[in-house]
Amino acid sequence: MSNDSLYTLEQRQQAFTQLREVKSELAARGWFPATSGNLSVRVGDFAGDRFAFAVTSSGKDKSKHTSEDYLIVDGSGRPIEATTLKPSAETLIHCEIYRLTGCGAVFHVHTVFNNIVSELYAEQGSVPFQGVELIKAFNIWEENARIEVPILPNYTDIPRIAALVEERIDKSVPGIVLRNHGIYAWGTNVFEAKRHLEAFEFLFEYAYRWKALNL
Ligand SMILES: CSCCC(=O)C(=O)COP(=O)(O)O
Ligand SMILES: [Zn+2]
Repeated sequence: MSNDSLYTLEQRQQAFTQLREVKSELAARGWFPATSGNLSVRVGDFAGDRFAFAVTSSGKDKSKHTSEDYLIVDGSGRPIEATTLKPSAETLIHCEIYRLTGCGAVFHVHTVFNNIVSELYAEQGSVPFQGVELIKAFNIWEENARIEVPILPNYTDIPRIAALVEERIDKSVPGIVLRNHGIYAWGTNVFEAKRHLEAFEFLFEYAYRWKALNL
């Protein structure tokens, strides 16, 4: 075990492999334009309030694979292995999502649809969806279910955004949007986080097209 038994080297390697695979798939969709976006997956279990996760390093071209793509950070977002790599500039938001939800993976992408829809609904503070089948991807099975995806302000100061996550997060909706910036989606593992991210992106495109049709 390394780093006070938080995770094993096998878990570390597995996390890097998982990030590499999902990064490839999301990059193929064009979901990381201009080095935007970041991904993380927890390594090992929570030990009380301590945990660690693998996160993409900051400013990289996420459509490429290099030996400098990922590093391990602690629950405060600080690297816990000797490295010259910088964790994603948005790591503190990942930290808050892990801390508040106990999830296993967090994915963040910038897309045209999530940006436009966040702007369309900014004054309301959340994006509402009702009765769309893909809401079931969030394990919400009630008839004609309604959800609201919280929209947070896009401050330049990331700690200021992170400080808002706790009051805005809805535990039954595994995503938050930053206004005119992008979505964070999470899940118990990589498979579930990707399913949630895909469902949110479907819903944002749906919302955009629906609004456009009704102009
Ligand atoms: C070039 S996009 C601006 C930063 C951002 O929003 C993002 O998602 C990527 O930041 P990172 O530090 O994770 O590369
Ligand atoms: Zn971003």
